[in-house]
Amino acid sequence: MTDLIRFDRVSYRYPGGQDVLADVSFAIAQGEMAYITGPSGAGKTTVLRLIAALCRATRGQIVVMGQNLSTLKPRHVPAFRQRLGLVFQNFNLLYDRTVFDNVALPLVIRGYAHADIGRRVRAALDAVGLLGKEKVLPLTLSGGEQQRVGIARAIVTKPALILADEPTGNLDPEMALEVMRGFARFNEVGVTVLVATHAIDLIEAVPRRIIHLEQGRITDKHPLAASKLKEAASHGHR
Ligand SMILES: Nc1ncnc2c1ncn2[C@@H]1O[C@H](COP(=O)(O)OP(=O)(O)OP(=O)(O)O)[C@@H](O)[C@H]1O
Repeated sequence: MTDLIRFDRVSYRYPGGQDVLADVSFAIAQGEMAYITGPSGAGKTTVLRLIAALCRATRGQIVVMGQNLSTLKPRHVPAFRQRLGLVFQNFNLLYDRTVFDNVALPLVIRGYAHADIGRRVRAALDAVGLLGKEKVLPLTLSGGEQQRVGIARAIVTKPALILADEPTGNLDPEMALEVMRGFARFNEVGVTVLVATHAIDLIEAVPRRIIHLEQGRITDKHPLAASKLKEAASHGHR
Protein backbone atom coordinates (compact mmCIF):
# COMPACT_ATOMS: atom_id res chain seq x y z
CA MET A 1 0.00 0.00 0.00
CA THR A 2 1.30 3.48 -0.83
CA ASP A 3 2.14 5.77 2.07
CA LEU A 4 0.53 9.18 1.75
CA ILE A 5 2.40 10.49 4.78
CA ARG A 6 5.74 9.24 6.06
CA PHE A 7 7.69 10.61 9.04
CA ASP A 8 11.19 9.23 9.34
CA ARG A 9 12.94 10.05 12.66
CA VAL A 10 11.53 13.56 12.73
CA SER A 11 12.43 16.06 15.42
CA TYR A 12 11.17 19.58 15.72
CA ARG A 13 12.24 22.44 17.91
CA TYR A 14 10.65 25.89 17.94
CA PRO A 15 13.31 28.54 17.48
CA GLY A 16 15.08 29.03 20.80
CA GLY A 17 13.08 26.26 22.51
CA GLN A 18 13.44 22.58 23.36
CA ASP A 19 12.52 19.67 21.10
CA VAL A 20 8.73 19.40 20.98
CA LEU A 21 8.96 16.31 18.74
CA ALA A 22 11.78 13.81 19.10
CA ASP A 23 12.57 10.98 16.72
CA VAL A 24 9.00 10.56 15.47
CA SER A 25 8.44 7.89 12.79
CA PHE A 26 5.10 6.75 11.41
CA ALA A 27 3.32 6.27 8.11
CA ILE A 28 -0.26 6.83 7.00
CA ALA A 29 -1.36 4.80 4.00
CA GLN A 30 -3.29 6.25 1.13
CA GLY A 31 -6.98 5.83 1.91
CA GLU A 32 -6.42 5.42 5.67
CA MET A 33 -8.07 7.37 8.46
CA ALA A 34 -6.10 7.73 11.69
CA TYR A 35 -6.06 9.75 14.89
CA ILE A 36 -3.23 11.57 16.63
CA THR A 37 -3.84 11.56 20.36
CA GLY A 38 -1.89 12.66 23.40
CA PRO A 39 -2.10 15.07 26.32
CA SER A 40 -2.05 18.80 25.87
CA GLY A 41 1.37 19.92 24.66
CA ALA A 42 2.32 16.42 23.39
CA GLY A 43 2.96 17.78 19.90
CA LYS A 44 -0.22 16.88 17.96
CA THR A 45 -0.64 20.30 16.37
CA THR A 46 3.06 20.41 15.56
CA VAL A 47 2.75 17.12 13.62
CA LEU A 48 -0.13 18.56 11.57
CA ARG A 49 1.74 21.82 10.99
CA LEU A 50 4.76 19.89 9.72
CA ILE A 51 2.60 17.84 7.33
CA ALA A 52 1.01 21.04 5.98
CA ALA A 53 4.48 22.60 5.51
CA LEU A 54 3.56 25.37 7.95
CA CYS A 55 6.90 24.62 9.58
CA ARG A 56 9.91 22.50 8.67
CA ALA A 57 11.43 19.53 10.53
CA THR A 58 14.61 20.34 12.44
CA ARG A 59 15.85 16.77 11.80
CA GLY A 60 14.57 13.76 9.90
CA GLN A 61 12.52 13.43 6.76
CA ILE A 62 8.84 13.96 5.98
CA VAL A 63 7.28 12.85 2.70
CA VAL A 64 3.66 13.86 2.00
CA MET A 65 1.85 12.87 -1.20
CA GLY A 66 5.17 11.97 -2.78
CA GLN A 67 6.74 15.31 -1.90
CA ASN A 68 9.83 15.35 0.30
CA LEU A 69 9.14 18.40 2.45
CA SER A 70 12.80 19.08 3.21
CA THR A 71 13.40 19.76 -0.46
CA LEU A 72 10.15 21.69 -1.04
CA LYS A 73 11.11 25.16 -2.23
CA PRO A 74 9.39 28.04 -0.39
CA ARG A 75 7.83 29.26 -3.64
CA HIS A 76 6.18 25.86 -4.12
CA VAL A 77 4.71 25.72 -0.60
CA PRO A 78 1.39 27.45 -1.49
CA ALA A 79 0.75 25.02 -4.37
CA PHE A 80 1.59 22.09 -2.09
CA ARG A 81 -0.74 23.36 0.63
CA GLN A 82 -3.55 23.77 -1.88
CA ARG A 83 -3.55 19.99 -2.26
CA LEU A 84 -4.59 19.56 1.40
CA GLY A 85 -7.86 20.15 3.19
CA LEU A 86 -7.27 21.80 6.57
CA VAL A 87 -9.89 21.88 9.35
CA PHE A 88 -9.36 23.79 12.59
CA GLN A 89 -10.95 23.75 16.04
CA ASN A 90 -12.04 27.39 15.84
CA PHE A 91 -13.57 27.08 12.34
CA ASN A 92 -11.58 30.06 10.89
CA LEU A 93 -14.57 31.29 8.89
CA LEU A 94 -15.00 34.76 7.39
CA TYR A 95 -17.94 36.07 9.39
CA ASP A 96 -18.86 38.94 7.05
CA ARG A 97 -19.24 36.53 4.12
CA THR A 98 -22.03 34.09 3.37
CA VAL A 99 -21.67 30.34 3.74
CA PHE A 100 -21.41 30.11 -0.06
CA ASP A 101 -18.56 32.65 -0.19
CA ASN A 102 -16.68 30.91 2.61
CA VAL A 103 -16.81 27.53 0.90
CA ALA A 104 -16.09 29.06 -2.53
CA LEU A 105 -12.93 30.83 -1.34
CA PRO A 106 -10.39 28.07 -2.15
CA LEU A 107 -11.89 27.75 -5.65
CA VAL A 108 -11.81 31.52 -6.22
CA ILE A 109 -8.15 31.56 -5.17
CA ARG A 110 -7.45 28.79 -7.69
CA GLY A 111 -9.24 30.70 -10.46
CA TYR A 112 -12.10 28.26 -11.12
CA ALA A 113 -14.84 29.32 -13.57
CA HIS A 114 -17.99 30.81 -12.04
CA ALA A 115 -20.31 27.93 -13.04
CA ASP A 116 -17.84 25.37 -11.78
CA ILE A 117 -17.63 27.15 -8.43
CA GLY A 118 -21.41 27.06 -7.96
CA ARG A 119 -21.60 23.37 -8.77
CA ARG A 120 -18.70 22.38 -6.53
CA VAL A 121 -19.80 24.53 -3.58
CA ARG A 122 -23.27 22.99 -3.66
CA ALA A 123 -21.77 19.48 -3.84
CA ALA A 124 -19.52 20.22 -0.83
CA LEU A 125 -22.40 21.69 1.18
CA ASP A 126 -24.53 18.69 0.27
CA ALA A 127 -21.78 16.38 1.55
CA VAL A 128 -21.92 18.03 5.00
CA GLY A 129 -25.72 18.31 5.07
CA LEU A 130 -25.87 22.09 4.64
CA LEU A 131 -27.40 22.47 1.21
CA GLY A 132 -29.89 25.33 1.43
CA LYS A 133 -27.73 27.39 3.81
CA GLU A 134 -25.67 29.02 1.05
CA LYS A 135 -26.98 32.52 1.57
CA VAL A 136 -26.81 32.75 5.36
CA LEU A 137 -24.00 34.31 7.41
CA PRO A 138 -21.97 31.86 9.55
CA LEU A 139 -22.92 33.53 12.84
CA THR A 140 -26.55 32.56 12.34
CA LEU A 141 -25.50 28.89 12.38
CA SER A 142 -24.85 26.58 15.34
CA GLY A 143 -21.28 25.61 16.25
CA GLY A 144 -21.68 22.21 14.60
CA GLU A 145 -23.01 23.80 11.43
CA GLN A 146 -20.15 26.32 11.39
CA GLN A 147 -17.67 23.49 11.70
CA ARG A 148 -19.40 21.72 8.82
CA VAL A 149 -18.98 24.90 6.74
CA GLY A 150 -15.25 24.70 7.59
CA ILE A 151 -15.23 21.07 6.47
CA ALA A 152 -17.09 21.88 3.24
CA ARG A 153 -14.44 24.53 2.55
CA ALA A 154 -11.70 21.94 3.19
CA ILE A 155 -13.21 19.35 0.83
CA VAL A 156 -14.47 21.64 -1.95
CA THR A 157 -11.21 21.23 -3.87
CA LYS A 158 -11.43 17.43 -3.49
CA PRO A 159 -8.13 17.05 -1.61
CA ALA A 160 -6.55 13.61 -1.32
CA LEU A 161 -5.69 14.39 2.31
CA ILE A 162 -7.67 16.07 5.10
CA LEU A 163 -5.86 17.24 8.25
CA ALA A 164 -8.10 18.20 11.15
CA ASP A 165 -6.83 19.75 14.39
CA GLU A 166 -9.25 19.20 17.31
CA PRO A 167 -12.16 19.65 14.91
CA THR A 168 -14.73 18.81 17.58
CA GLY A 169 -13.17 20.77 20.45
CA ASN A 170 -15.85 23.46 20.38
CA LEU A 171 -18.84 21.21 19.75
CA ASP A 172 -21.38 19.49 21.96
CA PRO A 173 -21.20 15.67 22.03
CA GLU A 174 -23.94 15.07 19.46
CA MET A 175 -22.51 17.51 16.93
CA ALA A 176 -19.00 16.26 17.60
CA LEU A 177 -20.05 12.70 16.77
CA GLU A 178 -21.77 13.86 13.58
CA VAL A 179 -18.61 15.72 12.49
CA MET A 180 -16.40 12.69 13.21
CA ARG A 181 -18.79 10.41 11.29
CA GLY A 182 -18.55 12.92 8.44
CA PHE A 183 -14.77 12.43 8.30
CA ALA A 184 -15.32 8.66 8.22
CA ARG A 185 -17.70 9.09 5.27
CA PHE A 186 -15.07 11.06 3.32
CA ASN A 187 -12.57 8.36 4.19
CA GLU A 188 -14.96 5.71 2.86
CA VAL A 189 -14.80 7.35 -0.58
CA GLY A 190 -11.00 7.27 -0.58
CA VAL A 191 -9.87 10.47 1.15
CA THR A 192 -6.98 10.01 3.59
CA VAL A 193 -7.89 11.63 6.93
CA LEU A 194 -5.71 12.48 9.93
CA VAL A 195 -7.46 13.91 12.98
CA ALA A 196 -5.73 15.27 16.10
CA THR A 197 -8.09 14.86 19.01
CA HIS A 198 -8.46 14.44 22.76
CA ALA A 199 -11.93 12.97 22.40
CA ILE A 200 -11.58 9.30 23.40
CA ASP A 201 -15.35 8.79 23.36
CA LEU A 202 -15.43 9.82 19.70
CA ILE A 203 -12.55 7.49 18.85
CA GLU A 204 -14.51 4.69 20.49
CA ALA A 205 -17.56 5.60 18.42
CA VAL A 206 -15.59 5.91 15.16
CA PRO A 207 -12.63 3.58 15.78
CA ARG A 208 -9.50 3.96 13.66
CA ARG A 209 -5.76 3.52 14.17
CA ILE A 210 -4.22 5.76 16.82
CA ILE A 211 -0.83 7.44 16.78
CA HIS A 212 -0.27 8.36 20.41
CA LEU A 213 2.20 11.06 21.42
CA GLU A 214 3.56 11.86 24.85
CA GLN A 215 6.06 14.67 25.30
CA GLY A 216 6.87 14.71 21.62
CA ARG A 217 7.45 10.96 21.26
CA ILE A 218 5.27 8.19 19.90
CA THR A 219 4.32 5.70 22.58
CA ASP A 220 2.04 2.68 22.66
CA LYS A 221 0.40 3.89 25.87
CA HIS A 222 -2.85 4.21 24.02
CA PRO A 223 -5.81 5.69 25.80
CA LEU A 224 -8.17 3.03 24.42
CA ALA A 225 -8.89 -0.40 25.91
CA ALA A 226 -7.19 -3.30 24.08
CA SER A 227 -10.50 -4.58 22.63
CA LYS A 228 -11.26 -1.17 21.14
CA LEU A 229 -7.73 -0.90 19.76
CA LYS A 230 -8.21 -4.19 17.89
CA GLU A 231 -11.42 -2.86 16.40
CA ALA A 232 -9.69 0.40 15.47
CA ALA A 233 -6.82 -1.44 13.78
CA SER A 234 -9.26 -3.41 11.63
CA HIS A 235 -10.58 -0.11 10.28
CA GLY A 236 -7.12 1.37 9.83
CA HIS A 237 -6.31 0.01 6.37
CA ARG A 238 -8.80 -0.65 3.67
N1 LIG B 1 5.19 28.94 18.64
C1 LIG B 1 5.72 28.18 19.59
N2 LIG B 1 6.92 28.50 20.15
C2 LIG B 1 7.47 27.74 21.11
N3 LIG B 1 6.91 26.62 21.59
C3 LIG B 1 5.72 26.24 21.09
C4 LIG B 1 5.05 27.00 20.07
N4 LIG B 1 3.89 26.37 19.76
C5 LIG B 1 3.82 25.28 20.55
N5 LIG B 1 4.91 25.20 21.34
C6 LIG B 1 5.20 24.13 22.32
O1 LIG B 1 5.29 22.91 21.62
C7 LIG B 1 4.75 21.84 22.39
C8 LIG B 1 3.79 21.05 21.53
O2 LIG B 1 2.70 21.88 21.18
P1 LIG B 1 1.49 21.38 20.29
O3 LIG B 1 0.59 22.56 20.07
O4 LIG B 1 2.00 20.67 19.10
O5 LIG B 1 0.79 20.33 21.27
P2 LIG B 1 -0.64 19.67 21.19
O6 LIG B 1 -0.44 18.23 21.49
O7 LIG B 1 -1.30 20.01 19.90
O8 LIG B 1 -1.37 20.37 22.39
P3 LIG B 1 -2.91 20.78 22.59
O9 LIG B 1 -3.65 19.49 22.73
O10 LIG B 1 -2.89 21.57 23.85
O11 LIG B 1 -3.31 21.56 21.39
C9 LIG B 1 4.13 22.47 23.63
O12 LIG B 1 5.02 22.28 24.69
C10 LIG B 1 4.03 23.93 23.28
O13 LIG B 1 4.20 24.72 24.43
